[in-house]
Amino acid sequence: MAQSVWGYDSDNGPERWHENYPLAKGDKQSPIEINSKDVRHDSSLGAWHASYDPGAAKTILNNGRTCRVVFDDTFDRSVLRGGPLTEAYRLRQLHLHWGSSDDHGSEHVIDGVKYAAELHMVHWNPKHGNFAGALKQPDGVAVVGIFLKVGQNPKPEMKRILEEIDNIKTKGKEAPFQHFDPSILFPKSRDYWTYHGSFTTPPCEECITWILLREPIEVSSDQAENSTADFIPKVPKNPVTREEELQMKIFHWYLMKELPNF
Ligand SMILES: CCCCCOc1ccc(S(N)(=O)=O)cc1
Ligand SMILES: [Zn+2]
Repeated sequence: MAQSVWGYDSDNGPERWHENYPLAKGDKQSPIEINSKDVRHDSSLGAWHASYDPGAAKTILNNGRTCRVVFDDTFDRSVLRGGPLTEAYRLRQLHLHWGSSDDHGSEHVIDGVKYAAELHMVHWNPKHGNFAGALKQPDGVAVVGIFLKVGQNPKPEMKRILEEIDNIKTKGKEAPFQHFDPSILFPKSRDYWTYHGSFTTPPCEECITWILLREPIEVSSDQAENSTADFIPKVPKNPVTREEELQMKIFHWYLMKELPNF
């Protein structure tokens, strides 16, 4: 019987990951459920800050399991600092987790709420040399988690749908994805919960300082339908820069195409 690759089915799902990835049985495994009444305020924690270079965005990959945007992390070009972090962590990639319907999909659960999707911005601590070295360290990786919900008043940047980008429609393809600053995906509030945890997928290393943003961002469900070009973009109330508009359109289109039933 061929070695089954890990997944989310009954024969290769999270309950069986430990057979090939023993760390999955660790005591700092992610995701977790967060009950805001049990959360302790830590007054020593300040605000976190992201300073991203839009030029660091390189490619967008659709590997059939998630869509991932990869960034140049060969130097301190796009970094996350502050909050629970004592050093600057380099942005390496961002990806999404979603479900088969809008009522579930996020990995972390907040006060019993499962969001439609969860976006992860993955950063690593350059003091450990490279990503492979960082994932062996408890302070090696920092992930900002943003919850996505289907709402009626989506962020203006998410409001438009760009014409289809053919070369990333087929799974497994990688396409250039440049001039993209992912910080425009952040919600208004920078409020966050933080805890020490792990990769939510194999190899399940317990190397992650999680920074989960309390405020979800919204995407509207109707846009998934009219992904044709006949959608006439309205002039937004608070116009975003042309660059931002373009970035969001590209990313939003990709989001819509890859998140079924969104
Ligand atoms: C040996 C290479 C390890 C690749 C695994 O990388 C990951 C896995 C999970 C996450 S997540 N969902 O916890 O953000 C981030 C990065
Ligand atoms: Zn993830």
